[in-house]
Amino acid sequence: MRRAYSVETVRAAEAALMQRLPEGALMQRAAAGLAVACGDLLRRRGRVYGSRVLLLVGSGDNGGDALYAGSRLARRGAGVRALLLAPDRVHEGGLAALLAAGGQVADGPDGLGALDLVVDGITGIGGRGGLREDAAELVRTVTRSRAPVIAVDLPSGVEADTGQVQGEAVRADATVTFGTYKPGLLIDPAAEHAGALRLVDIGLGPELPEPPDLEALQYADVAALLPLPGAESDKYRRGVVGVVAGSERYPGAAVLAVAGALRGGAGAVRYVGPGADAVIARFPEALVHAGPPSEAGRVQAWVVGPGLGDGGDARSAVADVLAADVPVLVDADGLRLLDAGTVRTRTAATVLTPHAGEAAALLGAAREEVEAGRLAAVRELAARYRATVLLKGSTTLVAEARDTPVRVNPTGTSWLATAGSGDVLSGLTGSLLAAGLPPRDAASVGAYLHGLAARHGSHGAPVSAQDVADGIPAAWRDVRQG
Ligand SMILES: NC(=O)C1=CN([C@@H]2O[C@H](COP(=O)(O)OP(=O)(O)OC[C@H]3O[C@@H](n4cnc5c(N)ncnc54)[C@H](OP(=O)(O)O)[C@@H]3O)[C@@H](O)[C@H]2O)[C@@H](O)CC1
Ligand SMILES: [K+]
Repeated sequence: MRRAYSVETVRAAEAALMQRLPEGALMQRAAAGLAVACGDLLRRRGRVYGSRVLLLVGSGDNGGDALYAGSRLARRGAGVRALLLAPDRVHEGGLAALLAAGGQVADGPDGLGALDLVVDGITGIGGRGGLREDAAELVRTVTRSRAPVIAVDLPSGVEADTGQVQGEAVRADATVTFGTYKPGLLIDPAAEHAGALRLVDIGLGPELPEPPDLEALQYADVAALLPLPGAESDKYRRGVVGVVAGSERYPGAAVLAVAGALRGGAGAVRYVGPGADAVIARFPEALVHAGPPSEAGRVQAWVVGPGLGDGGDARSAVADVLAADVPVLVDADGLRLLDAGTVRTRTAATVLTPHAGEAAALLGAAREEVEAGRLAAVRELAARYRATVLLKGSTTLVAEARDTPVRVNPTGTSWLATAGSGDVLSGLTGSLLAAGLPPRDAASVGAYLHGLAARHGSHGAPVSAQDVADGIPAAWRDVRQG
């Protein structure tokens, strides 16, 4: 599990740890780890000795880390220059160490095209708001040069706590972060700026409280959560998932949601709606029903919404499903048709799976606002609807109304932005719910498998939603094999 903590918590943990250590010890640990990462990158491109490195040095400790790491590289024969954003407020010890090791102060960002590495030490967890103009201009110049960049702790310009990016921010090939991940390293849009992540252990672990603010499941975590049939499992014990999806106009949504549901671990899939012929033609193993969901027979979880349209039948089907005393996942058209008061007062779990536009409508906010502040939006939705909310995006987020860590999905791929892929996700996640996973686990495991399935279906080429559904079994095998 990757865990991330807010700046406030990191600062408190660092303060507690620093009390027990000699002054400057933490920065030396950070700089040592940073120098190793820089050395690795330089060796991959050639060698450390004789390489050309530029440090971008802000006036805080983030700049201090860069300077000490630069001094280590200079001692190994790299040509290291430091560009000081505020020469009168530079970290003095760091600058002295760099100069003593043979490094130099740079006059300006010239010769960027010939650099082997830029180390971004402008701001770390002390950065506030968008980068100031002088720093922003420097970042633009560096980005244009295409020089490889390693960010210190965070790419400068991103919000550590929220993943928001206001204006210019460094685009790093890799980010070397200290003590723990920060939310902004895992959540878009900031996460896109961070490149490959490397966590340096500075001894902070024992000082960090439980639970973290954010967590990202890894293979082993997902493997431990997958519902596996036991020896006595029959199809009913493995759970039946009911799917209410599709319409005369969108029969394909029914097929795709059922395709996802059949691969999610439930023992049987019961389809309810006008797409029964299309579903049966494709999946003869599905059970189908044409009347209202409440008369379709017992299920352990419902999925409602994909391709329903917004006719009167669709509205009453959503209301009918929400009246059931089993977990319900509401997606797509269902999100427009649900009654908020009914959702809030349900006793069984509700999972809502909006994309940014649907989330904005549910919140009465602008889509841009949701996209820029995804973490706040998913928490607010979960609290307001007293539901588990899966906010889709390149980094999908899952939040609960309870104060548990928000989960961020690490397997997303931009190939998933394809018509119908959300239908597959809702069927898959509903199936995991029916198989008995708690809503937060069902949503985060669903998103994880769905992302992996898209990679399996894609192999670097565009995928269709059907390819994603077909990739789910390979994703399961992947996870189980670690
Ligand atoms: N604490 C520890 O134990 C350890 C901490 N470590 C390291 O310290 C880092 C935190 O250091 P920090 O607290 O000094 O803040 P930092 O990120 O350097 O930024 C502050 C500077 O940036 C400036 N600035 C602010 N906003 C700005 C903007 N928008 N645009 C431009 N400039 C802006 C601000 O200027 P001011 O507002 O003062 O004028 C101030 O000078 C942390 O990320 C990690 O790398 C490691 O060594 C491990 C041990
Ligand atoms: K930085």
